[in-house]
Amino acid sequence: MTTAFNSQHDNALLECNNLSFAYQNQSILSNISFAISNKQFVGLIGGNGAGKSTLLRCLYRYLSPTAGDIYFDQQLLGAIDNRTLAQNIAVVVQELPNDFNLCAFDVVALGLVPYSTFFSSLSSSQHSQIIDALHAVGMFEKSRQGYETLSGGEKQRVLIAKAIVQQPKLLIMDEPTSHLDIKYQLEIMQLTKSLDMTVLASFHDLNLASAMSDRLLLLHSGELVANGEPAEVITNDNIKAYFDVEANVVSHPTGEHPMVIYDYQRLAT
Ligand SMILES: Nc1ncnc2c1ncn2[C@@H]1O[C@H](COP(=O)(O)OP(=O)(O)OP(=O)(O)O)[C@@H](O)[C@H]1O
Repeated sequence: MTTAFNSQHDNALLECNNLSFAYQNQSILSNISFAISNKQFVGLIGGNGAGKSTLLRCLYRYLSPTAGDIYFDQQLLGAIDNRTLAQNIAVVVQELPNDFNLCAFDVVALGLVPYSTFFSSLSSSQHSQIIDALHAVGMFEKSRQGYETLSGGEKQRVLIAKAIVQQPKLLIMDEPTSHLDIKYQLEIMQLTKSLDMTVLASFHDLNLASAMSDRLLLLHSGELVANGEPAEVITNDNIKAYFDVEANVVSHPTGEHPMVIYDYQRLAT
């Protein structure tokens, strides 16, 4: 394995080449290859157990792939030092380890200061940045509340505020809207899109994924079975084959992306 860039995609910020992952002998991801260009918003979709979280965990280096290479910003992911990685990749996941009993404000502050200097004082401009980000996600009122005591949706909004101040090159989100009511789903997604970052986010809501994403990756049983624009991936055949339901894909009334209308009476036959 070499740390030299061996890309097949010149302007890729993130690239996976033949990535596989297994727990003991149980294969979870097989031979996954794709590239994400700078500033793209990419949605990751697939049924329960398809491997979405596992793939994302490999990409933010929580798990090590069993085979294959991941390149971030033209460097082998495994060769990037922890501090550089933490500055460049932000992660919004359901559960964040909270060993320090942090309040919402502190968690957002972690986006600005390395952990080692966390307890030194923030400059007044850093303080303002944090307050602005908490306002942007509607969490200013709860900024002194313990992170662990926040609701699932509130935690997700705080982690997005952290990403806003951190300004990473890549934002990885695992089901970022799963705990959000519809207003916050739309607000947080619009906010995320306005950040001018490269985003890779997993979704269960195919209509939200379709509306937000420039491109979609569709996983099924640990394999990447489709990779393209929403109209190429959200098709009647793919919904039936990979989600096991009957649906009719139409064009959203705005005409800009496909929309799935489910047949609530029938599973796929
Ligand atoms: N620690 C583990 N040991 C063994 N198998 C695991 C472990 N963690 C996850 N798996 C298995 O890996 C597969 C992929 O899980 P993963 O969480 O990546 O799927 P997912 O697409 O994110 O699913 P969901 O939509 O249900 O959240 C599942 O079959 C799961 O049971």
